[in-house]
Amino acid sequence: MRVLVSVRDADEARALQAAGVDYIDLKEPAAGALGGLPTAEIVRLVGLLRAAAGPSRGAAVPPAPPPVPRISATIGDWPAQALEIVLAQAEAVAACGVDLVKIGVRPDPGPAAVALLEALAGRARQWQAAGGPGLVPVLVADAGVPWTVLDAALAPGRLTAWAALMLDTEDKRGGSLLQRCGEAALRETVAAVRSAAAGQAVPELGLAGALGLDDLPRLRAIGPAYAGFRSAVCAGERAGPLCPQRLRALLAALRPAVAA
Ligand SMILES: O=C[C@H](O)COP(=O)(O)O
Repeated sequence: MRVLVSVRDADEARALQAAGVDYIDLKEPAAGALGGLPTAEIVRLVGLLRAAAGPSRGAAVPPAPPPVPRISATIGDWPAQALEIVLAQAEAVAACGVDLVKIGVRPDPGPAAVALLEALAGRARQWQAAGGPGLVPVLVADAGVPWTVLDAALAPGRLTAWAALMLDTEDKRGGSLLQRCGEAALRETVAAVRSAAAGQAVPELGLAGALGLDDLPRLRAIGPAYAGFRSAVCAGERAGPLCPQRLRALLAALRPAVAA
């Protein structure tokens, strides 16, 4: 199980890169679950991370560069009906040089959520053809696994459009994803993604939503490709600064699973 951690600035991003986090997720946690950073800041952070991962110049014995993480960024929290805004924001973030663009899909109203997925699948295919970033629908699961939206995302015509899929929560104070969805439903979600992908490339499934260290044993049993965190690596509110000790504790607890 790989790990994604959300960060808002250069210090936090460098700390994740030095620690070898698999996915560095650029967002503004104070602006909501998928709060977006200004695009100029995303460009700056991507440049810093890529430069740090490249070969060092001028050193007789260059130190090993930090590993190259995958960089994702969010586009802000939007309702499913705001299709044109979502697509415009998605294009703006896609042009920032990130590997993955994460886009929230709220389950209500259902027809708007499905229409959004259809439009996103079209956009994702254009990006694939142009060698652009991967698109990651983030299905909002505050009220449990959104089965109708998940089925729509896994429909044969859409499945291969996605670089990955995520489940996440918007309201971080109402319990973790595990509490809201239940372990059995999350196992079913993992199985649904695998079975929909039979014979095709499987989009990676990531789980997030106020997950904590205590959730790791159950997460490992559920078996997503990766798990995402912000609240667990902050000493206080997730909108506050990242806490290096908490980051270290999370990674130490995850490493046996990463190595497995
Ligand atoms: O994308 C992952 C999220 O930023 C996780 O945040 P959270 O742990 O506060 O739910």
